[in-house]
Amino acid sequence: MALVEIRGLTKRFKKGDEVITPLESVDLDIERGDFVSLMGPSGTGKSTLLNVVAGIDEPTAGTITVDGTVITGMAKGPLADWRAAHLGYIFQTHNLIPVLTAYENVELPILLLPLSSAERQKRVELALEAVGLKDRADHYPRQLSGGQEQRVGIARAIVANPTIIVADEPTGSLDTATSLQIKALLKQLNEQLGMTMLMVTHDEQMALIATRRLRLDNGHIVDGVGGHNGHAPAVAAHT
Ligand SMILES: Nc1ncnc2c1ncn2[C@@H]1O[C@H](COP(=O)(O)OP(=O)(O)OP(=O)(O)O)[C@@H](O)[C@H]1O
Repeated sequence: MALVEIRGLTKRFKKGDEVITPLESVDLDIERGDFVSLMGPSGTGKSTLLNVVAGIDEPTAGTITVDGTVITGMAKGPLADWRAAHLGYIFQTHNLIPVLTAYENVELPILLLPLSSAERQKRVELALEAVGLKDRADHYPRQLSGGQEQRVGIARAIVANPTIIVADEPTGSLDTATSLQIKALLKQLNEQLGMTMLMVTHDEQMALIATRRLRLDNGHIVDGVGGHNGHAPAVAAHT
């Protein structure tokens, strides 16, 4: 069984009289340790797919199973608990809380988890270390560069040691040099810490760090490049 199994995923939106179906019966498997990039024209439903996988948006039809747990149709409370323990989200803009330090921003998502304060401290320190910012723990977002802020956002996404990390254009608002650093960091998290990732990007160069490259067009995943963990060639559909 794949780590993430998406079956018959359909998402429909109504805009006045118009019905938009960005996702139409999408099937996809993501294996543990995969780094999947998702590209495609603007407005095709990439963010919608990410948000449904993240349990933020409800699909119109279909199921998503993550590590054996069916998250579609879950009640709000249990779904929030599931997200806190299993899902890391990297946003295009870091969304840090300005009045909290880097340390406190990273700690925020695990305050919901049943951890001792010593364990919590250990996890925050490890996450800040993984993104190379242990020495900036006491800095506020305004005292950090754009790239450092995004690193804190990444530390926040990995602090719970989630089952899967989703990233929506993680370098979309960074300059070229900073994008390269974030690109290297994400690759390292996948290769060295084995983190499973699903990343939406418009940047071909960014997509190249993925072990599996997919495109979304007209409601369907139309092609795949690479294979699970970079091995055998794979198509986008479930295998
Ligand atoms: N909450 C919503 N209500 C109505 N329509 C929506 C909603 N969210 C998304 N859409 C529509 O669904 C379609 C897909 O949107 P989505 O943001 O997923 O595309 P995208 O591929 O991520 O685009 P981009 O590359 O520009 O970020 C768009 O036509 C969008 O307008």
